[in-house]
Order: sequence, then C-alpha cells, then structure tokens
Amino acid sequence: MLLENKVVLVTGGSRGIGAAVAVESARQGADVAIHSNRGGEVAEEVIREIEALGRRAIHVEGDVAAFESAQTFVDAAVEAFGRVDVFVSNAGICPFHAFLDMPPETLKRTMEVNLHGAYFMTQAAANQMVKQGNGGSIVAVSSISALVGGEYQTHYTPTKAGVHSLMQSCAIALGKHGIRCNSVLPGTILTDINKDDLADPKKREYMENRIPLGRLGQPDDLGGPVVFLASDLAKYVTGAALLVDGGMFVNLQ
Ligand SMILES: NC(=O)C1=CN([C@@H]2O[C@H](COP(=O)(O)OP(=O)(O)OC[C@H]3O[C@@H](n4cnc5c(N)ncnc54)[C@H](O)[C@@H]3O)[C@@H](O)[C@H]2O)C=CC1
Ligand SMILES: C[C@H](O)[C@@H]1OC(=O)[C@H](O)[C@@H]1O
Repeated sequence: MLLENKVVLVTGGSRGIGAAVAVESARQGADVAIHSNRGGEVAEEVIREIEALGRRAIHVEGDVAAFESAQTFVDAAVEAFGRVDVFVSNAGICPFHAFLDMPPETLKRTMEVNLHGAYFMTQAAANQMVKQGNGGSIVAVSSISALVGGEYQTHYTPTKAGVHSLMQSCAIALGKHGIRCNSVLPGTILTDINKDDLADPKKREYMENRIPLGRLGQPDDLGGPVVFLASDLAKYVTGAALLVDGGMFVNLQ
C-alpha cells in the first residue's frame, strides 16, 4: 500500500474529486481527515466508505475562504490522528458566468475560495509538517484551466493558474524541510461543479469529442495520480504539474 499508516488531509473531501482522493488514500492505507462546507449525510457517506476500508476518518465543516478555517482543520486532524503527512488542497468552485457582466461578488468569492483558501490551508498544513520535522507531501488540485482559457471561466482560470504557481513557489520554500509540493491538472471530470454546464447535450458532446481517450473523466481518475504524488514513489518529484485529462490538452487536430 502506497500510504500505509499515513495521515492524509483533503479539503473539499465531501464530494467529487476530493471524495475520490480521500477514499483512494484510505484504500492505500491512510487515515483521512476531510474538510468541506457541506456536513451531514454527504460527508457521512465518505466517512462510512473510508471506515469500511478499515481506516479512520473525520469530517471538519467550514469555509476554506476564512483564514481561521485552516488552523481549525489542521488542529482537528492532529487531535484525531496525531500528525499530518499529506495535504491535498482541492476545494473549489466554478460559477460559470460571462466576462462582460461578471458580478464583482462572483469574482471575489471565486478568488477567495479557490486561491486564498488554497493558500491558507497549504500554509497551515506546511507549518504543522515543519513542526513535526520529518517532511511531507502537498498536492494541489489545479486544472487544465491553469494552461488554457474558458469563455465563462474568466474569474476561475486565473485561480487555477494561481494554485499551480503556488505549488511551484511552495516547492522552493519548503524543499529545505523535505516537503514536496506538486499539482494535478484535471481536464473535464463529471462532478457537481459542471453538472449544469454539461446538461447541455451539445456542450457535453463537444467536450467528449476533444478527448483522445474518448470519455469525460470520473472523480476516481484523480485518485491514483494524487496518491502517486503524495507517496514515496514520487520522492524526488517536487514543483511538478501532472495533467490528468484523457489527452484533451494536447489535442489540437
Ligand atoms: N470537475 C472538473 O472538471 C474539474 C475540477 N477541478 C477542480 O477540482 C476541485 C474539486 O472540484 P469538483 O470535485 O469537481 O467539485 P465538487 O463541487 O464536486 O466538489 C467541491 C468540494 O469542495 C467543497 N467546497 C466548495 N466550496 C467550499 C468552501 N468555500 N469551503 C469548503 N469547502 C468547499 C464542496 O463542499 C465539495 O466537497 C476544484 O478545485 C476544481 O476547481 C479542476 C479541473 C476540472
Ligand atoms: C468546471 C469545469 O467543467 C472544469 O473545471 C476545470 O477546471 C476544467 O477546465 C473544466 O472546464
């Protein structure tokens, strides 16, 4: 098992990609703390799935955009499991909207959740790893959107480029502490975040046709790549970005 007896923290772990990463981490031997702004049955389902794999799990509810959420999450994980070995910064939103009339509040909220939230959380997890003194691994869920644009994502794509850049700078800042920092760049993965957008059959077909592997992604397509980067198999990998997009990015013609 790649993460045997490790402690893994995942933001946005109640749904979609984060939930899949949390469950795959448990399958690979880790105890898992998930954070999200949705408690109740949704988070309970993930907790039950992890426990069914014989591992321990907790859910901490909060808003990643609030600075204090980060320390609260890390403290809760340390109280439950004793330490933090792996941190996955995943929580994010993408309220599709046109550029010319973008409401300032939508822009602000998207920046605060996706970028400031990733920053605060990564910082709190890194401080805990530094305190522990035996390194660690941080993986951020950026996006193919860090590299290419989207007509209705002008507020979103800069946050994903920002998260990718954050991991590059953190790889430098934290290398001396033995903490590796990498990002994954998913393509289009079927989750709540794009349910409405992909409800349009024409849009969905267009996206499918752009993917050499012939299908849209599923959340568990990210489980393996994130676990790989988190694990010692990737012990000399830091500051890297791994596209997980079925080949969509390279498909010009
Ligand atoms: N689905 C896709 O096609 C792609 C998604 N991504 C990224 O993957 C990450 C996860 O997204 P999905 O799983 O697709 O979406 P999702 O909507 O299924 O899950 C989002 C998760 O983040 C949590 N969350 C949202 N806002 C939060 C907040 N303010 N505070 C705390 N938790 C919050 C939600 O509760 C949920 O657990 C996002 O960062 C997104 O940008 C990147 C590329 C493609
Ligand atoms: C939400 C979108 O479907 C999704 O988000 C991303 O980051 C990808 O670029 C997809 O467009």
